[in-house]
Amino acid sequence: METYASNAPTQTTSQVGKTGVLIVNLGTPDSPSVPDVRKYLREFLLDGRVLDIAATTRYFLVNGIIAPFRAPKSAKVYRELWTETGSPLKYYGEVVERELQKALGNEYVVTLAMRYQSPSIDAGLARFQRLGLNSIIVIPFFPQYASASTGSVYEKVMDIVKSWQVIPEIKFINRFLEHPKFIQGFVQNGRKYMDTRNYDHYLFTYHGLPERQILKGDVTGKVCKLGDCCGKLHAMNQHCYRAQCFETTRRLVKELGLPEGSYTTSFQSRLGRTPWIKPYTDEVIKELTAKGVKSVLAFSPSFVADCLETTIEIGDEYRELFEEKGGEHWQLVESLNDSPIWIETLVDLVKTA
Ligand SMILES: C=CC1=C(C)c2cc3[nH]c(cc4nc(cc5[nH]c(cc1n2)c(C)c5CCC(=O)O)C(CCC(=O)O)=C4C)c(C)c3C=C
Ligand SMILES: [Fe+2]
Ligand SMILES: [Fe+2]
Repeated sequence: METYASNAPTQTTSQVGKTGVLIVNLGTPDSPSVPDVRKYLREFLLDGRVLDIAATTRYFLVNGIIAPFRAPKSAKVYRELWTETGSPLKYYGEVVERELQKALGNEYVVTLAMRYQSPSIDAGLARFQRLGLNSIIVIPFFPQYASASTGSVYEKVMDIVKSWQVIPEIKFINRFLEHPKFIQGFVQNGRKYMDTRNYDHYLFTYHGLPERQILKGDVTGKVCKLGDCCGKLHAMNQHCYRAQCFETTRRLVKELGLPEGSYTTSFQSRLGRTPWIKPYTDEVIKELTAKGVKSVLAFSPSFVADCLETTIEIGDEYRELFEEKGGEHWQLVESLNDSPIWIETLVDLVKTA
C-alpha cells in the first residue's frame, strides 16, 4: 500500500490506512503537590484563550499572583479529589481510551491527550505521525463549544501540525450537546436518583466563562446580549456557549420529563473580578433555599468526566452552602465517566465524522 510518510521512523505497512482518533480533555496536575499544581495552573492560565487579556498583564497576573497564591489553595483541594487511581479526569480518560479502542477495532488508533500537562497533544500527534496514518479525528471532550476549551484544543493541534511535511486530513468535532446518546447518558445517571426519591428542584450547573469571551464570539456584535436571547439556540447564535448550555438543559429536561419551574440553569467556577456569565450557581442556591427548596438533584453537563469542578465544587462546596442556607438533601449526578453509553456516543461521533 502507498504511504504518505515514508520516512516516518516506526511506520509499518499494517498501520497505513488507519484513522487516528485523538480524544482530548482539559488536563489535570500530575500530582496534588503544590509544585505540580503550580505547573498546571501556569500552563493553563498562560493560554491566551483562557485568560484573554493583554499578554504582558497575563504574564504578570499568572506568575506574580495566581501561581504563587492560588497554587497552595488549589493543591489542598486537589488532595481531597485525588484517589488511589489518581485524578478522576485522567483515570476516566485512560479507561475511555482503552474501551473506545476495543469498540472501534483495529481500523483506528485511539490516543488520549490532555490540553494541559500529560499525556500531551504533542505526544499523541507524534504517535500518529510515526504511524503514517491517513487521517485524524480530534474529539475535544467538551459538549459545548467555547474558545477557552474546544477552541484552544484546535489551536494547539494546528500549531503542531503546521510544521509537518505531510498534513493528513484532520476532522474536528466542534460540539456534541445535540447527540441523543450524550443526553441519554446523563438521563440514565439522573434517573437512578429520581427513581428512589423526589426532589424539590433540579439544577443544571455548567462551567462559567467571562462574559467578554461570549461577546467576542458574536461577530455581528448585535446578536448576543447575554440575556433571554441565549434562551434559544438558532442559526445566528450557534457559537454562543451560554445559548448552547441552555439548549443542553432544554434537551435534558425534555428527556427527563421535568415540569416547567422545577429546574434552573446556572454557571459555576468563576475566577477574578470581571463579570462571568449568569446566573451564578452560588446565587441560585441562595435563591432556591430562600424559597424553601429542601432537596436538589444537580447535573453537570459541561463535563464528561468527574473532576475538581464536579466532585469538589458541586459535590462538596455547593452542598455545604445549600445546607448552611437550610437545604436538607443535595445530590450530585455523576458524570458520564466510563459508562457504556458514553463509549457508544464516541463511536458514533467517530463513525459519522
Ligand atoms: C479564566 C479562567 C478559566 C476559564 C475561562 C475556564 C474555562 C473552562 N474550563 C473548563 C473545564 C475545566 N476547568 C477545570 C479547572 C479549572 N478551571 C480554571 C479556570 C478557567 N476555566 C481553573 C483555575 C481551574 C483549576 C482548578 C482551580 O484552581 O480552581 C477543570 C478541572 C480539572 C481537574 O483537574 O479536575 C475542568 C474539567 C471548561 C469546559 C471551560 C470552558 C467552557
Ligand atoms: Fe476551567
Ligand atoms: Fe448568547
